[in-house]
Amino acid sequence: MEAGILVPSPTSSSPLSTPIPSVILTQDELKKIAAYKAVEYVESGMVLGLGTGSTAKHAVDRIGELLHQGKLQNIVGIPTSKKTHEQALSVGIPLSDLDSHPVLDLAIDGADEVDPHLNLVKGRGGSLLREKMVEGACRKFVVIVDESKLVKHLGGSGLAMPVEIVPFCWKFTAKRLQDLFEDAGCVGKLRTFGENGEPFVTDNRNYIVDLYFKKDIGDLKAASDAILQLAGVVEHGMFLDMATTVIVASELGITVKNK
Ligand SMILES: O=C[C@H](O)[C@H](O)[C@H](O)COP(=O)(O)O
Repeated sequence: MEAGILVPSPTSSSPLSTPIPSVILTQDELKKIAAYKAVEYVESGMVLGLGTGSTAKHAVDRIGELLHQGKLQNIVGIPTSKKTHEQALSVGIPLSDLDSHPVLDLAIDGADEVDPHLNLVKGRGGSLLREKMVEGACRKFVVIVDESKLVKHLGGSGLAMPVEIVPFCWKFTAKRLQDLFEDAGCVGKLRTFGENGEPFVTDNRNYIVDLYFKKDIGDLKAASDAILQLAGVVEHGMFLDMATTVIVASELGITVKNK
C-alpha cells in the first residue's frame, strides 16, 4: 500500500478548495469535502456505483450537479439502495442495474470503519448486500470518510459489525453468530427501529444482526469465511480487500490512500 498523500486545500471556489479554516469543520462538512474530492475521479461516459449513507449522499448530489452543468455527460449510475435510487433520480442521474452493466468503472461510497490495510466495515445504514454486489463489480472503488472512521482493527471500535440474515428463525442464526466469536466476547443484537422495537428490514427483505466485540476478532478472512458458512447468513459488513482508494477528510486536509 502506498503511503498516504496529504493534499493541501486548493484555492478556487469549490468546497474542496476552501483553505484550511480557522474554525472547526463539522463532521458533515468533512464528509462533503471527501465526497467532492472523490467525484474528481468521475469522467464522462462512466458507469458508476452510487453508494449509500450520509457521506455518499454528497457525492451523488455533486454528480447530479455536474451533469446539470454539462461538465459530465453520459453517466450511468448503479445505486446501492432504494434510498440512493430515489436520490439519484431526484438529481437527474440516469440509472441502470448490474444485469445490464455487470462491470462498472468506478464506485464511490462511505464506510463505518477503515483499517490501515483499507479493509472496511460497512452496513450500519443497512445497505451492505447491494453495496457489496455493486462495489465488487467495479474496476475502482473509492471510499470516502471523515477521519473518525479510521480504526486500527475492524470491529475494535465497540460499534456494530452488521450481518444480514434471513428472517426465518433469526434468533437461531443470531445465536450461532454470537457463538462463533465467543472468545472475542461477541454479543449479537437484532437491529430494530421505532418505539415498539420492530425488526429493521433491509431493501432485500432481510434482517440485520449487529455483532459487538469485546476483544479483537483476529484473522479477518477467517472470520468472514466462518460467518458466510452459516446457513441463514446472507452477507456481512466486512469489505476485505475491496477498496482501491480511501479519501480521508480531516481538519488538516485530505489524505488519499491507495492500494
Ligand atoms: O449501510 C450503509 C453504508 O454502508 C454506509 O456507506 C456506511 O454506513 C457509512 O455511512 P455514513 O456515510 O452515513 O457514515
